[in-house]
Amino acid sequence: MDLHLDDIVLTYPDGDSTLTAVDHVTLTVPSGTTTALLGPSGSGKSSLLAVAGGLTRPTAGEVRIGDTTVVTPTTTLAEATAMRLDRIGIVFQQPQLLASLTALEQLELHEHLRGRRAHEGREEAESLLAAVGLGDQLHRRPGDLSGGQRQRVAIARALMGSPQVLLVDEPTSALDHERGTQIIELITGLARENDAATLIVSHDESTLGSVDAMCLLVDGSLVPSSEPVAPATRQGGE
Ligand SMILES: Nc1ncnc2c1ncn2[C@@H]1O[C@H](COP(=O)(O)OP(=O)(O)OP(=O)(O)O)[C@@H](O)[C@H]1O
Repeated sequence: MDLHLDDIVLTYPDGDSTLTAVDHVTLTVPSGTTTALLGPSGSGKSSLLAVAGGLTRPTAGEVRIGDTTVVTPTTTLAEATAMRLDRIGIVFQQPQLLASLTALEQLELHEHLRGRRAHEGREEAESLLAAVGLGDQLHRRPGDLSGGQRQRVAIARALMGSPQVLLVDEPTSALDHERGTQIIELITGLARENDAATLIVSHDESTLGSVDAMCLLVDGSLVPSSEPVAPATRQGGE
């Protein structure tokens, strides 16, 4: 199902006035495709991603998945949490893994939080860890994995339960160019296979050759000429 951000506004209190972090953004990410959201520091990328994932309520506008409205200015915390567990996978800038759990257990814990018994998700967890190239590292803890491998565990965890939407915040900031490019290629491939509408926040355009579209956010607004365009490296291809 497609992800729709409809006329999203997000303001934060700023002394006696307000700061507009997201300013009337409208964006659609089609199912099975990946859109990268670029922009300078402070342009509102993480704020927009937080609204898309129901982590922050918008001041105005709404988020829809397919025909279903999932986030509005009046969505409650409980509604947003239930919606997120049901429909959305999130990969944060830092993998946010628990030091004492193995790669497999990180994914099983996620299933437990979604209300399933841990072992019910074991087969899916093993298959996702294999899909991210960690089929032989199932029983390793984060301390025994590289930065890129930890980020792969976080990506596999976000895909548990086949979410309709995958949101990814700066997944490559701790990685070198080659590993960063590989992680983005992995995400775009998995988004396609899993039919997930995927939005990736990034600073680094050079790693984004495999994404389907790119948007530029400046001062909270989408720059009109950048509204989803295919990345330069793929123009004329395929
Ligand atoms: N919780 C908050 N309270 C007040 N202002 C905030 C809050 N979070 C973000 N802001 C402000 O909103 C604006 C957008 O911030 P945001 O983190 O979304 O930008 P960004 O593009 O993700 O930046 P970066 O690339 O540095 O992570 C900035 O001016 C920031 O200072």
